[in-house]
Formats: sequence, C-alpha cells, structure tokens
Amino acid sequence: MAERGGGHTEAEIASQPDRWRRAAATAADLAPVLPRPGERAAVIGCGTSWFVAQAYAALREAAGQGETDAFAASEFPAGRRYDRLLALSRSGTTTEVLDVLARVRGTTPTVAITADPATPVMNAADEIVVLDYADERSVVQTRYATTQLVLLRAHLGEDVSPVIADAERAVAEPLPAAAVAADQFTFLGRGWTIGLAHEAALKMREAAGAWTESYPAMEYRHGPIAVTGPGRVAWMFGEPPAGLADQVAQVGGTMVTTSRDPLADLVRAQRLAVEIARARGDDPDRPRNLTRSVILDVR
Ligand SMILES: O=P(O)(O)OC[C@H]1O[C@](O)(CO)[C@@H](O)[C@@H]1O
Repeated sequence: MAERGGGHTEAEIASQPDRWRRAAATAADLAPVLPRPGERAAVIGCGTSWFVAQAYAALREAAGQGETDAFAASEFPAGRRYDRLLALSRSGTTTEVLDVLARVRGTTPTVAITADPATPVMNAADEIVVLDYADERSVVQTRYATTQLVLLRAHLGEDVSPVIADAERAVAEPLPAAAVAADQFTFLGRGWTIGLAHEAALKMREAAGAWTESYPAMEYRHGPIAVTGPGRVAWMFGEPPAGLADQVAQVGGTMVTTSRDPLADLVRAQRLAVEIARARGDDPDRPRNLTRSVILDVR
C-alpha cells in the first residue's frame, strides 16, 4: 500500500507532550536570559513565530510581568525603546528577524529562541536559547512553536502539567466530525488565545491550502460571521463569549469548543490540518509555496 504523505508532520504533532515536558523542566534555568519581571519587553517573529509572540505578550502582561508588545518583525517600530527584545525564529535565518536584531544591537538587550545552533541568529542576539530537541523535519511548524510557548508559560510561573495532560488527550482523541467535513474554518480567540487562533488558521492554510480566517472572538460578530453557514465551522480557543455559540447555530454553522487548555486545542487544529490536506490529496510534509524560512535577497 502506498504510504500516506504527512508522516513527519504527524509524528511531530504526536510528540508534543514529550517535548513540552522537556521544555517545562528547563524553564527555571532560563530565567536570567528571558524578559525579567517589570521589564518593558518587545517580542518579534514572522509567521508562526509572530503568533507565538502574540500569545506570549498577552500572557506576560496578564501575569503582571510588564508591558509586552508583539510585532511582525517587518513592522517593528523604529522609535520605540524597550528594556529587552525577544526574537523568535525556529530557523534562525529569517531576514526580517535578523534585520531587527542588527538594528537594535548596542541599544537594547536582545535574546533569541531558536531550534538551530548553526545559524546567523546565534551571533545576531546577545543571548540565545536553543530548543534543538524540538526542531522539526516538517516545513510547517507544529511542535517547535508550541514547545516554545510551553517554555515561556512555565517561565511566567505557570504550572504546565495540566496543559501537558490535556495535550496527551488531544493527540489521541477523534477530531470533531463537523470540522473534518467542513469547507471553511474561522478560528477565534480572546486575550492570549488570539495568537493561537491566527496560528491555527495559518496551519490550515500552509498544510492544507484551506480557506481559513481568524479574529478576536468579539470581532467575529462585526462582519466575519457573514461567511459562516452550513458546512462551515467557527472554532473557539478557550471559553466563547456569551451568546456566540447560539449565533453560530442560528446561521447554520458549527461551533467547536473544548474545556481543555487552548494550547492543547491547537494540537487538534494541527491534526485537522493534516487530515484535510490528505483528504484533498496534498502532502502536509511538502506544502505548496512554502519554505522552512524566508531569506530575502531584495528588501
Ligand atoms: O520561525 P522562523 O524560522 O523565523 O520562520 C517563520 C516561518 O515559519 C513559517 O511558519 C513556516 O514554517 C512561516 O510562516 C515563516 O516563514
């Protein structure tokens, strides 16, 4: 029988609880290099790494650890001053991230988290955290991105053991049948889970070429609900705002929710991306028009 594509992506998704455990065990050692309580911090990244930055920024502020702004690296504002800049880049080669690090060198202390210690980011940031044990063969990021976020959550003082227990279930349980059959997906979040919603939507686009959208949940009623209807899904990371599930039902759509930790729920969305890609005859290990990182010659 021919082997189905997506084997690397699938295995990396399934390995997340194990990598999250490793990350949680090292978080305390990294306290001296990651943003410290009270500092005003900026976090930059591109694509998936930008969405992880958004989630971490919202969590850090909510934890009372200091004002934290997340930027797509290309949009980092020239005039702002921060106590520390955290750069996220699995590959360590993304042009816009390296450009920002070069620009702030000597004026802002920087730290980068990366998967690959043999890349330019190693010399571009003042401090480095290497998560090589979470690196991936897949072009699309799954376990690297989530492991990084578990590390950051643990660094903020959160007990992540329930999150890992939820992920153990999320890698094994059946996917929501309505989502597997759907032809459009709108991912929603609030606070730190907005970054997860954007990441889920990106994953479905990258791996499966699917039509996805993503919004802060309270914005969904301000227009985006217009695309929801029969055969379409609104997927909420975390507790949905009051009345939203009823409104989705009224337009004929299906609302997907869970009481589990929203990061564990992202694991389900990653699995859905693999499932949908295969159903469409695509190989999630070989996504269309996507490379491991974007290295620009012209800018
Ligand atoms: O984290 P890195 O290596 O800087 O790369 C970000 C890249 O990752 C991706 O999510 C694809 O792997 C792209 O969105 C983006 O180009």
